[in-house]
Amino acid sequence: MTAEPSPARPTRLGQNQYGKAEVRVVRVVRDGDTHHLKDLSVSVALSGAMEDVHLSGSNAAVLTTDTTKNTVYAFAQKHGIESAEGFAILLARHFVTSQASIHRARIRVEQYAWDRIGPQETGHSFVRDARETRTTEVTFDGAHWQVVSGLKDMVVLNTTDSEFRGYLKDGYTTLPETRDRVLATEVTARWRFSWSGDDQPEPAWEETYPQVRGHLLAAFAETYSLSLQQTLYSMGARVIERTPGVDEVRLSLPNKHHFLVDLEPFGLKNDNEVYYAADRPYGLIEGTVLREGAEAAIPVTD
Ligand SMILES: O=c1[nH]c(=O)c2[nH]c(=O)[nH]c2[nH]1
Repeated sequence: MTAEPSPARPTRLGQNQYGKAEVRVVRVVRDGDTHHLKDLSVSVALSGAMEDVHLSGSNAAVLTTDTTKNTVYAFAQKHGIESAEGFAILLARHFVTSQASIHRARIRVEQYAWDRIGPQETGHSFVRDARETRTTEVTFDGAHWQVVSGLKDMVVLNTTDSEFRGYLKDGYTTLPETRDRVLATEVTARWRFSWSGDDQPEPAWEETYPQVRGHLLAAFAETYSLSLQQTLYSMGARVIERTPGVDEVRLSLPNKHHFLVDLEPFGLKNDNEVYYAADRPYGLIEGTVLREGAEAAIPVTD
């Protein structure tokens, strides 16, 4: 087998990237007896002048994935982890500016939350908070930055204030209209910051996350829903309206259907009290909300 590209071979190299995925790093800051914890999974994806490694087998342009993993740990020690976004920016800048062959870095971070064990806090005891996972994706090509932060696995439910009726009906429609249903979903949200470069001060990453999370929850709770699509729009719009540094929000909302159980065979009434929480299939409602004038940049599929 030859590693040489053959002129006769009708192929060429398309998009490619490489790096270490899911580097688990836990950083402890010891402030006397009060300790602080950041728990991340970091995925590095690099691209650039990588034709040779694919076509001729020369590794001369390759910063090894092992090195990228080591860099994550070394940077956690040297720079600390103030925020997922700030840490990802440091890594992206380092990879792109330190090696001529690397033209673009994409750093994805998942952050897992830990709460202090109370009420008598030891200062060093934590319980994993399984509410949701915080995410960020930072991309840098040497000139432009893009920061898309988000969350996933945030499960929410309204026991009323949700209707669904007035939809198209054809020969296959059996769904009964409802003026009062349970509305539940597992939110995946991504929001793109307008921040695009080192000439602007970085947004307050740590403050923004709980604010955006709060807006998503408040909009879900306060919207009298005529459809999950309408709820999606209110959630995204509330984030854009109240977060000046965010231009785009993309939401993926599976409709976690709750069906009323028919209890008549047992001589029982079911006045919106007992539901079957269905697993699948589920409706999947997805959409982007943009600030007026902003261009969509968050990928529709991942
Ligand atoms: O909020 C909803 N949107 C839909 O598009 C839809 N379709 C469906 O069967 N149930 C629902 N609910």
